[in-house]
Amino acid sequence: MATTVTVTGAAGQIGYALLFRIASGQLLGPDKPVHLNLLEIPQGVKAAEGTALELFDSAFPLLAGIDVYDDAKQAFDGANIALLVGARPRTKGMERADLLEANGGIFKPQGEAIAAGAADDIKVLVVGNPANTNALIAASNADGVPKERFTAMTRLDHNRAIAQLAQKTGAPVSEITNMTIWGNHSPSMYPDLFNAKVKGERAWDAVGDEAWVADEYIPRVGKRGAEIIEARGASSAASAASAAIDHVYDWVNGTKDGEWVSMAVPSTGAYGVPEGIISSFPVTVSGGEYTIVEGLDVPEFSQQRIDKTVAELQEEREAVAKLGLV
Ligand SMILES: NC(=O)C1=CN([C@@H]2O[C@H](COP(=O)(O)OP(=O)(O)OC[C@H]3O[C@@H](n4cnc5c(N)ncnc54)[C@H](O)[C@@H]3O)[C@@H](O)[C@H]2O)C=CC1
Ligand SMILES: O=C([O-])CC(=O)C(=O)O
Repeated sequence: MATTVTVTGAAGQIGYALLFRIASGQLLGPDKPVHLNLLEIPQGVKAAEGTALELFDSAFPLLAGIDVYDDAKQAFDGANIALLVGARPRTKGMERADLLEANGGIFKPQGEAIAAGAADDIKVLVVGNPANTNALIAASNADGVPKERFTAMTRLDHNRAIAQLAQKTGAPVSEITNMTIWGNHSPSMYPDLFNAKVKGERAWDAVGDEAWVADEYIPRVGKRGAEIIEARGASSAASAASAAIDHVYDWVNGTKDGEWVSMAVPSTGAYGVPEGIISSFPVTVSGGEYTIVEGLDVPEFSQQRIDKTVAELQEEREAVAKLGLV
């Protein structure tokens, strides 16, 4: 039977890069048929229908069917995987609280729709920004769905952190392992070189340059989204889609022995991160379930930065709590 994958914001730029990769089998694996449910707002439906025609024209052997909706209840009905990409972007003059409120109007009803009709094994990835807090809003409004099924995407940050480190050390990307992004998908995120490895050696030692790590590497990874917007005139799309594929593929198929990946997941209280907020951690996956990797080395350099990004997440949680969204 086909796996039902619901994608919101299907007519957006990430949607366009993502859908063809899902339909070709890269989200779940080469032998798993998928049925796509595309959700858009009414103004986006026509363009989503156009994309559906192109998906049809691609004659993907694994694409079992496509439906386009402007109603969340219908789009999430029977969903096994939900990719929540559509979000309200920040526009001129909009304060952070306005942005959180506008997104509350999207992620609250979507959480309710997931609770109402998604399959029992539903797995949710929130990509739309502010991703961690949008995931918290959806999870908080999905009565009866286990909170740990709601995750947010920091895999793009994880991949960016690997690529920058590979460039600095001259090691191939495949020799960079055990990267972790801690905290929020925002410039406050912390890419951790104490636990990452370059050809099996601690990355911090392989680099051997604290000033570069503190003053160049961490800000570069944190602000890479803005750098892409500056260069492209639009935010990252294909790399974001690629990271969403990586996130879900690993969640479904598992991580390699000895390796972990970064996912923003509800905190269990690990590493002193307050329980319940959706924060990025190192996770391993087996049998379709992830586990936060515990007991890693967190020196003062890391702790200060983790505390800062986690404090930002707590502030966002307080802001949406005031709005009655969580
Ligand atoms: N977590 C991450 O690493 C990244 C997150 N993002 C975020 O992903 C989101 C999408 O980015 P793009 O595709 O470039 O934006 P986009 O503006 O091209 O597309 C967004 C689409 O979502 C649709 N949409 C809005 N509200 C909706 C709703 N309630 N239901 C269904 N669809 C809805 C819009 O009509 C639009 O077609 C943005 O919030 C962006 O900031 C982007 C890059 C990386
Ligand atoms: O910065 C943005 O607006 C898009 C984004 O989340 C990223 O590229 O990491």
